[in-house]
Amino acid sequence: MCSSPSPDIFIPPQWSQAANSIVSSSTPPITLICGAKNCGKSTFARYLLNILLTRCNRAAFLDTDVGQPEFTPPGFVSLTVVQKITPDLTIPCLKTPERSLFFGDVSSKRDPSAYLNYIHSIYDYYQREYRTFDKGEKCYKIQMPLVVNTPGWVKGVGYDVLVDMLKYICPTHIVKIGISTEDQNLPAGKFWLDGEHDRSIKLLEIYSARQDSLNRPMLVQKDARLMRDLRIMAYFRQCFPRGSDISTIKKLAHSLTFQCPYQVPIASIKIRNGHREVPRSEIFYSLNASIVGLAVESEGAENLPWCLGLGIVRGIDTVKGMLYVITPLPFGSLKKVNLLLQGYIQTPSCLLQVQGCISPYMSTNVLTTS
Ligand SMILES: Nc1ncnc2c1ncn2[C@@H]1O[C@H](COP(=O)(O)OP(=O)(O)OP(=O)(O)O)[C@@H](O)[C@H]1O
Repeated sequence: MCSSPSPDIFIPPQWSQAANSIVSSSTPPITLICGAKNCGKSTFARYLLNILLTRCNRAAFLDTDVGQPEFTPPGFVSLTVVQKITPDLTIPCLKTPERSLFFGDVSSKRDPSAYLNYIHSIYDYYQREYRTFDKGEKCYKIQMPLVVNTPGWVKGVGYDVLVDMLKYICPTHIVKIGISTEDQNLPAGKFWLDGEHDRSIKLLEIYSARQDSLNRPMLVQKDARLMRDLRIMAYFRQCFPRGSDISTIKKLAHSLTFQCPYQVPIASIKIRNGHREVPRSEIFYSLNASIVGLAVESEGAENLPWCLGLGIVRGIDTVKGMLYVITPLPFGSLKKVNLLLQGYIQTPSCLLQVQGCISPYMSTNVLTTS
């Protein structure tokens, strides 16, 4: 198996030493990666996953970065079990998570406590499924290593959110990535431990691998909005078989417009907006042309609904009582969906403009009300 990084990715000795010290830990490590925006958290996480996979068959990845998740479109908090090495460390690739929750926003800013609730819930799932070790039973679960990627919002409330995450997860290793602009970095040392000292936690402080002309670690700007749009488009590209001739955004927009949508009886599902109250009379107007989470509500008020994927609401016929939804989810999965979750994930504007159609999702005839 090969774990050598892609040619464009530079792995400094500090990075490989940190990764090697994590994989040689005596218990399967739980590693949390943190640092300022764009410092290289995701790149290090991909590299670490690859190194872990050279030692064990599977590793779990908890993604808390709702703005730019690794394996899902934006808006999700998810747990993915990874079995294959990622050959190209420069780009994220879509994978089907084992469990995901649709937070529905690209930052925790609007609702930090709900966001933390989602993270606690999905981390509890990991603990239940992959950390339980009962020698008394004939068949016990193997403890799976975990990599936790975090958002780059590390100031103000973003800092408090990160501290909460660290206290709840109690990782065995924390990788803190620094950049040369000191005031954007996290505080030195084990900043989340209020005074007490825990020797069992290993803190690895490394620097961003990107450097300026003076060899100082630097921050690389990404166009976050464009990256998000590309992720959403890559997700909906999965509506079409591999090998289909959909090589441009124009072709994708056109194909989605002409894609036969699923019909979902309105009576069979609940519609919920995770972040705000929508007046009953406005629900269908707010839903039309929007991206929704396709979720399964579980019993018990404390259980958050697992989300199976995303859909675009293509049209609504209130006379027939039907919603028309485009999604790459297979019919078998869609049949389980009993909840549509609205959020703030926007349909990329380039998908709303299709040659030969006037705003396909917005035209007057897509919301039949009489
Ligand atoms: N070791 C490296 N070698 C080459 N390029 C790198 C390296 N580390 C990061 N980069 C580049 O820098 C940019 C930011 O990296 P990355 O996405 O990993 O940062 P991040 O901290 O996860 O960002 P965010 O805070 O937005 O989640 C990317 O374009 C990435 O390819």
